[in-house]
Amino acid sequence: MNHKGVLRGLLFEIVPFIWKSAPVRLAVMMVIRIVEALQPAVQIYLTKRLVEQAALLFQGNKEMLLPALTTIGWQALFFLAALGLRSLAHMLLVVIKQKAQFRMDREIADKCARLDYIYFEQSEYYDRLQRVTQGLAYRGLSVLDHFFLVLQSIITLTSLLFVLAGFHWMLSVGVLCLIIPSFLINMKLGQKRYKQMIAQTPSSRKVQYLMRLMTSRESAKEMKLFKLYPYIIGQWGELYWKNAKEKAALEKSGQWLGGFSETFSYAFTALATVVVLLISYTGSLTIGVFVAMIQTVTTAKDSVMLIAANLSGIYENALFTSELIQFLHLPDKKPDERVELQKFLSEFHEATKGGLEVTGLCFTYPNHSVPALTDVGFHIKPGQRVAIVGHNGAGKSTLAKCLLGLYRPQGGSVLWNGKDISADEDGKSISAVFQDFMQYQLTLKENIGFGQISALDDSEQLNIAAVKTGVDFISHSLPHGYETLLGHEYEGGKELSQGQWQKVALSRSFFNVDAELVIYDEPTSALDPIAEAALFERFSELVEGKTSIMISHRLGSCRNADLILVLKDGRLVEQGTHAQLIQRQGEYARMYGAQSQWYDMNGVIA
Ligand SMILES: Nc1ncnc2c1ncn2[C@@H]1O[C@H](COP(=O)(O)OP(=O)(O)OP(=O)(O)O)[C@@H](O)[C@H]1O
Repeated sequence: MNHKGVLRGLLFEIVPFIWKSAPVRLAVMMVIRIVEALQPAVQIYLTKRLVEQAALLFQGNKEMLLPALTTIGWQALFFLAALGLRSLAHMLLVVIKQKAQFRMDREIADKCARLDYIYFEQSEYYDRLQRVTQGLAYRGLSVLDHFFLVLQSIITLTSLLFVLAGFHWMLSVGVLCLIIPSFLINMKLGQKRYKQMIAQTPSSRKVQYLMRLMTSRESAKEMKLFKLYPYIIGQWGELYWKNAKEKAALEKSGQWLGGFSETFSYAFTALATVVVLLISYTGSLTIGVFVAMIQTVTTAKDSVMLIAANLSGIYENALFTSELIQFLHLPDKKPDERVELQKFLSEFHEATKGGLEVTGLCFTYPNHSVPALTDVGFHIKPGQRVAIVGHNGAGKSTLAKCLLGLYRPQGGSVLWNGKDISADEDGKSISAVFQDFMQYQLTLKENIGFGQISALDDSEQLNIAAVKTGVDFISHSLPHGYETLLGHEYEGGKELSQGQWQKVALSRSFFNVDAELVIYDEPTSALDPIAEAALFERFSELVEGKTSIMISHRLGSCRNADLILVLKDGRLVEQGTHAQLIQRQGEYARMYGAQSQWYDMNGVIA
């Protein structure tokens, strides 16, 4: 992103965003910072007065004692007031940051909800998400800190510049010039840090992944069994130090440049002190004015350095935050825009058939050249029970995700009762059980109720869904029934077996009583043969009145389907009933023949 883009993002996105998070508190903060900013000038004035009063006192003027003590009293008062304001500002900033952080995280979560599912399949997305969630939001908030410090320093500096200009205008100009090298150096460093972060994101993510492999429960068994720790530790260490060394090198060059800018500012202060000293030497200045001038030069120099550092801090953080802005600007999920085509297909098919109408479906994963699905077309009538079969990698799960509207096909269409399937925004009419179903580390009730969130508290519906898969038996053995926390991640959680988790996932799909279309992707892979046979036996009854699509490698379980779709290399190569496909002696018959030794006459595992 160029400078203009960064500035635009800062002014029109980041600042309004933070402002809207806590406008009243921010306004109060600004007032406090302005008052605080005037404090150095007041202190310098009081010091000058005190030194002059002390000088007169030392010359024997005893009447100056009371005014001098009064000045000390004022100094103490200002110190205490400044302290109080600082504490108040600190507390305000804590709350402002909490509010802004909440708003930012909320925006990120909302964005994830609105994004197309396909983003979640891409590594670029994860790189960006990592940058957004780890520290970028915090960086957006540090713009606040920098902004207030700049504001404060500018006010302080302005008041001091007036004092300096009254002495000699060259001093004011000289102080202002100090800003240039410091700002440029810090800005350059900020740009370099940003580029480094972008370049290191994939390897930082890998470092975290390798660490997770070594510490998570899921990977521990294989890590131990295959004695993988030394190998993974080696890889992790190598990557860790590669990143760390690059960072250290950048910081080292930053220190050199920072040293240069510090030396430059020190040289200026020394020069200014000599000038003030020489002028004082001629006898035209009182000691009080001399001390005040030296203090003014030093404080003004510090303010200038602070402004430079914080301006470049704002720039650097705005640069980093531009990633967050880009993330929030990713296009939202939209219904298929090929309106004319949709309209035509919709009118044509609604009049004739209804159900699920798939036409010329083509889908290729991002960054892949080989299509996962090519020209797939079929029609499923309402209420039909359909099976999709095929070898590993044939495209079954991809097809399921297209049918669910999770993937947007590059070609063709998926219409459910005449409407684009992705238009089912509230997800009421469609349900699914995925191959890699979720195991929510939440209560059993939530694990089932998430199938239809609007009915989460309907205990009768919950019980019916649980009975269908035998989860009611599982709930009886749990200490708090449906309210028991599941999983091992949190204290008190009860872990289930894989098969039990799968039954819960099945119950989740049955919980959605309004679902008209249900897609099951390998729904029984973790079930024991008895549970699987029982489920298949009751399957027709369980999906009664719904259109169901089952993806399965166990062809015996597909025999009773009304329609079997056979996929091969992303193409629909055959479709028909079991008897028709056997008679055809094609792909399905070959696959069935290879498995038939495992089945008895009824297609049940022998
Ligand atoms: N997220 C993804 N990104 C890129 N390519 C993918 C992704 N998921 C699957 N593929 C590719 O798409 C093709 C079809 O995969 P898919 O998972 O749909 O097959 P499948 O028939 O369900 O296989 P299986 O029976 O093993 O589950 C495969 O070549 C696979 O490598």
